[in-house]
Amino acid sequence: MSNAIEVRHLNKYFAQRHIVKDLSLTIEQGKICGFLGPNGSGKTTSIRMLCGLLTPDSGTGQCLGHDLINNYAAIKKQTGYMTQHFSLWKKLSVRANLRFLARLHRLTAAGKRVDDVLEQMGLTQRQHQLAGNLSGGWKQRLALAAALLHRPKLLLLDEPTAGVDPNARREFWHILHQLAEQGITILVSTHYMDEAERCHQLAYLCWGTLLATGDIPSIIARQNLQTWQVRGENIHWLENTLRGKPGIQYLTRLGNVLHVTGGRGDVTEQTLRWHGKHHQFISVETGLEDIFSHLLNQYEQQEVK
Ligand SMILES: Nc1ncnc2c1ncn2[C@@H]1O[C@H](COP(=O)(O)OP(=O)(O)OP(=O)(O)O)[C@@H](O)[C@H]1O
Repeated sequence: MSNAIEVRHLNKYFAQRHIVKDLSLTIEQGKICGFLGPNGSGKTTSIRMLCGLLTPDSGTGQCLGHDLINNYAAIKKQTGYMTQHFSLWKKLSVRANLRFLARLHRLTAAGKRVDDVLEQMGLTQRQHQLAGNLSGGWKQRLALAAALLHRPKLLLLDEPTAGVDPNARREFWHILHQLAEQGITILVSTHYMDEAERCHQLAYLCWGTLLATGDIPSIIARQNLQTWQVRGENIHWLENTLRGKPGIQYLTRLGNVLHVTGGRGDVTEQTLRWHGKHHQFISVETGLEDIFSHLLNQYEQQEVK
């Protein structure tokens, strides 16, 4: 399996600010990589460097076999980029939007190509609807259709499902998996943990620094955290009682269930047994949200030192 993206030590500055710091990232062809991290961490900037819209200040690499610095035009041609605030022509129909873009791309057999992406995105029934009248979920699909018109091998999607309802997001992700199965590589930024869990691989960027990359089980295992799921009466009381106690790092409430996380081998379990005498608890896998909070805390502590 070849790598669609293989970049090393990319750096980007805006004025004096170091926005992307030494970014090294590898993504295999046909895989979906989730790009996560707090707002303003440099995800969009990184995406723009990968598709040749921004030149890195230093670093090397290739996308789709083309050199990132010397051959960015070839990368651009084979990449579909869906921006955070994608624009469509509200007063044109779905089909007319795509026809117009196909013309901009100078695509041959544009009518057939538009038919194909309409079909692929499940938009055929809505092709004559005005784009401005589509719901959020259908607008995202139209934006994805637009990004796919020129048959890209790489898709860079910047928060494509922000503000979209869960059902539409699920359908959108079903399409992403179909595209990956066809060999299209996808880098998608998101703040949703359920979406992160749907990815083959994750990259977690924090204030320009890549803190973790790899598949989910290996990212979780590397952090050496242990989590207990706790049930019982007065869970709210237990949550408040445990806060700040020895071995307690993260407390996450999910309705009437409390997740308690601490370092592996730490005194978390003893603390829990002491305070939660009347509660039931079982060991569960640590959630991604806690893993990312942990990475962020560790990073901020190091920065303070
Ligand atoms: N063209 C620019 N000129 C100057 N500063 C910029 C420019 N583009 C982005 N920045 C700054 O770089 C930092 C990283 O921005 P970026 O949009 O890459 O982060 P992000 O992780 O994608 O954020 P979000 O999750 O909010 O979309 C921010 O502080 C932003 O203000």
